Amino acid sequence: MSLDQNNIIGKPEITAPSVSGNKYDRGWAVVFSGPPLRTGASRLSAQAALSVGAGLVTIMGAKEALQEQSAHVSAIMLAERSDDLHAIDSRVTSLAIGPAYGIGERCRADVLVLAGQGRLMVIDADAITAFAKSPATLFTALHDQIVLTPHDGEFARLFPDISLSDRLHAVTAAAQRSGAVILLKGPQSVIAAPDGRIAINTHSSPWLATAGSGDVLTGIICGIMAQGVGGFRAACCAAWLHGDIAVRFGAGLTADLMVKQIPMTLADLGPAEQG
Ligand SMILES: NC(=O)C1=CN([C@@H]2O[C@H](COP(=O)(O)OP(=O)(O)OC[C@H]3O[C@@H](n4cnc5c(N)ncnc54)[C@H](OP(=O)(O)O)[C@@H]3O)[C@@H](O)[C@H]2O)[C@@H](O)CC1
Ligand SMILES: Nc1ncnc2c1ncn2[C@@H]1O[C@H](COP(=O)(O)OP(=O)(O)O)[C@@H](O)[C@H]1O
Repeated sequence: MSLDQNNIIGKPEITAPSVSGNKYDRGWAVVFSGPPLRTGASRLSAQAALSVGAGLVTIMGAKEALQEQSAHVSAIMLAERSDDLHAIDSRVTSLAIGPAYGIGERCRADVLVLAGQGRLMVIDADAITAFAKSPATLFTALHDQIVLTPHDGEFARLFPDISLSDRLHAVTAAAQRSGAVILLKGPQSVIAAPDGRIAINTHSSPWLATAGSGDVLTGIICGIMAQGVGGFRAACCAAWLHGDIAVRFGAGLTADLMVKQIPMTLADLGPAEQG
């Protein structure tokens, strides 16, 4: 990934899998499922994480939700969640929680336990909204390898006093306050890290504004992170790739189709560096 003098994100480079590597060397992403009848959003994230190159992807959730998930996925693994999320396999390299997860106490408790594990992680959608009344509680658990991906409404729930009239300033302030990377979604998404780095993605298209699009973005970030890329860089690369899908596809794009386009977008990035 490169940034020009205006901090605009350029085409990312990809790293090819190591010749002698196995799937674990490509990283393992875990995506948390929503409850029955709300499983589609996490499935989009998981499918995107796998397509963008994570070696393994597991959807973790309650048994009833997994029964629904199992009717739709094959390459993605399913694992019933235990009450103790500390027990997640130590080989898991990235986590994603939030898409259609539900916004109750369970969500808050799960996010806090997962964030405390120090892994690369994406917090999106309901996992942001769940902290609307207690953002400080969330911020105490965050670190700089966690990426939060709010749209404007979600941003206002966590940072009600930060005006979005200057989006660069708003995202910088939010990253510093929260201690996490903030990717503020929009026609030109803005990404800031707590250490002051900032980037803007202009490689985009309004065809991205379709239900589930943000869930796909979450999965792309998580899948890039799974391969060992840090939070800020993973967020920047993912924003560009997500935009590239829509720039290429144009009219008729849906979130399901975005996942199917990921291999084409990756193939056109040019020769991969050997991992
Ligand atoms: N396939 C599936 O299963 C899918 C499941 N999904 C899941 O649904 C859940 C709800 O997600 P959500 O984003 O639809 O609603 P939510 O954040 O609760 O509130 C929306 C309100 O916020 C405001 N608002 C302000 N700016 C905004 C903006 N830029 N974009 C959007 N809203 C903006 C605006 O309010 P207003 O400002 O108009 O008062 C608006 O009415 C979440 O878990 C998600 O993962 C979806 O991903 C779709 C596919
Ligand atoms: N007008 C637009 N032009 C370009 N991208 C957009 C536009 N509107 C929304 N997007 C992108 O579409 C995605 C929408 O995500 P989100 O609001 O989380 O939707 P959902 O909850 O349905 O997944 C984000 O990546 C955002 O940057």
